[in-house]
Amino acid sequence: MEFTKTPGWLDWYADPSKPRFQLPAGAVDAHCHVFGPGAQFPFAPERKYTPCDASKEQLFALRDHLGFARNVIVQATCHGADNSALIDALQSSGGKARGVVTVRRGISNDELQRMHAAGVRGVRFNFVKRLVDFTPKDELQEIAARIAKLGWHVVIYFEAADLPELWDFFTALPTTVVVDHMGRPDVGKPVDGPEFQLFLRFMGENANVWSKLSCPERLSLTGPRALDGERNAYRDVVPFARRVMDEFPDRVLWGTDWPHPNLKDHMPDDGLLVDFIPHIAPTPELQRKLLVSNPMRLYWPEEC
Ligand SMILES: O=C(O)c1cc(C(=O)O)oc(=O)c1
Repeated sequence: MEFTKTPGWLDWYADPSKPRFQLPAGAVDAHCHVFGPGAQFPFAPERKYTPCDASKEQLFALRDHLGFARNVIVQATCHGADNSALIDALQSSGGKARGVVTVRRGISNDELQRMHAAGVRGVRFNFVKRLVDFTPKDELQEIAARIAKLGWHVVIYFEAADLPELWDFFTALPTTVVVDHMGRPDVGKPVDGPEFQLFLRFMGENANVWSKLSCPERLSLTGPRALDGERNAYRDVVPFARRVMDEFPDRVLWGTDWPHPNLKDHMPDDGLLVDFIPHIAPTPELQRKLLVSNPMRLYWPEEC
């Protein structure tokens, strides 16, 4: 099948620099995606965007180039609930990738078991309206109860402004809950303002809630961009990520978000994005938690 990219689509950065920051041994890129390739793994009819291809080979090459040891591949919404590209990537990774899928309530127990054997350890619930159609809460609750039995967790993606109305649903989930991209704070607002304080309270009051300190390139309003050798990028995001890192060092993860779906302003150099990490995790101990021990506990507990 032939696909035409969404107009204005930005392709991933083809020739990333080598990070100056040396990742600790065993570092996990805990949020990345594969797109297709569309000719082999068609994009879903219900998708809200059509991306460029971003194959498993290209993802694994980036992993090695940046110095990561492992990946957590998260189902991208352009593939809907067809997880074939993701499962194929997990099965080709030689055990170096685990996955987070999107499923509907009709999924069979056998299919869940097959996914588990391939390395799936979570499901993603998405509440970002530009990315997905609404799924009834009772369907999500049913899925959460089923995957809890497998020891999986729930990854949630939402905008900061929607946290109040989603609070009761989130706090009733029976699993570990991992928030994508810090719940997308508006970094133009103060870190001590009511919106981000609510997010910190969400984590503070619920010991099962974790957060990815990812996507400064998505959240930043004033940059500078991770391009042209800039090793001190996205300074306006740093206080937000630092606060979560400082308060909850044992419940944070980091990921590149490669291949960076739906960026509108620029595509970051992934090598320079890795150089962002020491600004939010300034000590070797915090870096080890963020990049190694926390993701290993969640995704490869049998090795811990
Ligand atoms: O903000 C986004 O556009 C976005 C989209 C997706 C996806 O389409 O799955 O995943 C992400 O992590 C972020």
